[in-house]
Amino acid sequence: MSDRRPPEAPPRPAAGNAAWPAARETAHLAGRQLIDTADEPVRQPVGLEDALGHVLSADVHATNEIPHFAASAMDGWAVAGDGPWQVLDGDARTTTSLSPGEGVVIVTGSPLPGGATAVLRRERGRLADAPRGGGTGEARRLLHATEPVGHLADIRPAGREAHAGERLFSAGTFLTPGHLAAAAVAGLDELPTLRVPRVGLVLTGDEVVTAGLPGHGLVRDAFGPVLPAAVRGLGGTVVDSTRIGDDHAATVRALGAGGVDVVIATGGTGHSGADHIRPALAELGAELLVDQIAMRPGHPALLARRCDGALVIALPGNPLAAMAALVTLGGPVLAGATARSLPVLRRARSTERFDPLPGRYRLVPARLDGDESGVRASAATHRGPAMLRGLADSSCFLAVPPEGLSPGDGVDCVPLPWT
Ligand SMILES: Nc1nc2c(c(=O)[nH]1)N[C@H]1C(S)=C(S)[C@@H](COP(=O)(O)OP(=O)(O)OC[C@H]3O[C@@H](n4cnc5c(N)ncnc54)[C@H](O)[C@@H]3O)O[C@H]1N2
Ligand code: MOO
Repeated sequence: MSDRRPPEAPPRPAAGNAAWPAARETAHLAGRQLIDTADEPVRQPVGLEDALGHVLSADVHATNEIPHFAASAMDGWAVAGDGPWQVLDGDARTTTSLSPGEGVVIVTGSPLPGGATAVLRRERGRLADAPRGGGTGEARRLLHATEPVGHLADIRPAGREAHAGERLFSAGTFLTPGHLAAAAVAGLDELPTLRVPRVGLVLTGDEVVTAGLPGHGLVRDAFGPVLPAAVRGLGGTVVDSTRIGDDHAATVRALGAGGVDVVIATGGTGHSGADHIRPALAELGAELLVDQIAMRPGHPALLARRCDGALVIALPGNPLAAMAALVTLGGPVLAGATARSLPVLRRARSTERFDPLPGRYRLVPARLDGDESGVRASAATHRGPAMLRGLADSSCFLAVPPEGLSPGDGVDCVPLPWT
């Protein structure tokens, strides 16, 4: 997606201090334009073992019946007709067909011999010696059912899960381990996917250290350990990570580096002499699509488009503020860049009261759980902009609207990228 043509219909920038819902929509549209203006192919087949987190570029169909043969669903005996049954020597693997009144040992998953009309579970069968004299020589023992056996009982018929040609998954599906397992069972080796957007991280700050207990005035980096996983969860992949101090020239170089579709920067979004994101974007000639968001925390966040079309998401340095800005801008950008719709917000009932905060959304880390009245959202404690304890125990951000909430009110929840 590098060296893009200038987009023909760039997203209308959200106004300075964009409303939270408008910032999400602008970010989603900007992400979508990464696909629409890409020069390189964005559709590619990917082997199953590499497909986790990719998005399907086309529908996927079953090429065969699933399962493709009729099999036993239980350990026991394959039987034909009504009992009692004469039990044949060997097992279902060595028996091609049964006649009415015959049975043979079978294990779960084995193909059924021809003529089998049911499977009798081990625990529901009783063996007795067959009367001597009149047998065929093959029949050794008589099998009785201890309870009635229905026609086709415990048989997994061919095609029960899917018929050949049936659609299994739709274009736009975000591939989880469950999809990969189902694709493997369907006998597929590759899946058609969209190329995963390449993300470059730019972590700023003279005071940031990456190991051990930070000294006085220093902080331990909160972003390096989490952003790659968070980006993956949102549908991108981190291909590059650069650490820079509070330096203008270094910021210009890092924000302008090629080979990526999206840059995610942390820190330096403010207006002090130590904050270089805004001047660097200006020097790069980048267009600001979102210039601050009317939200708390995270309001200094920015979304910009470079002259080559790549997007820059600038997250504030305060760690919780950065995560709130990431789900607001990063989730929608990466959804758009993989042809998915704007991430769906979950509804829950707030357990807490929030006073009005005119003009601003609040993003509050919260835990979701359920009771008979539905999904409940309990806001975390320790939720200041520079704190992370509350987030660690949470599964979403509540998007508290400017008018506030009473306990029991419905509220939109933004899932965390790793839930
Ligand atoms: N006069 C004003 N000051 C501030 C305002 C304002 O409106 N007027 N806004 C505040 C808000 S809100 C935020 S958020 C921050 C934004 O700060 P920056 O994006 O410029 O970030 P820094 O100044 O570089 O750092 C802020 C804070 O975050 C810590 N930080 C930075 N990187 C990391 C990291 N990798 N891991 C952990 N913590 C990090 C940094 O040490 C600072 O404590 O500005 C407010 N100020
Ligand atoms: O984005 Mo700032 O909190 O609002 O820390």
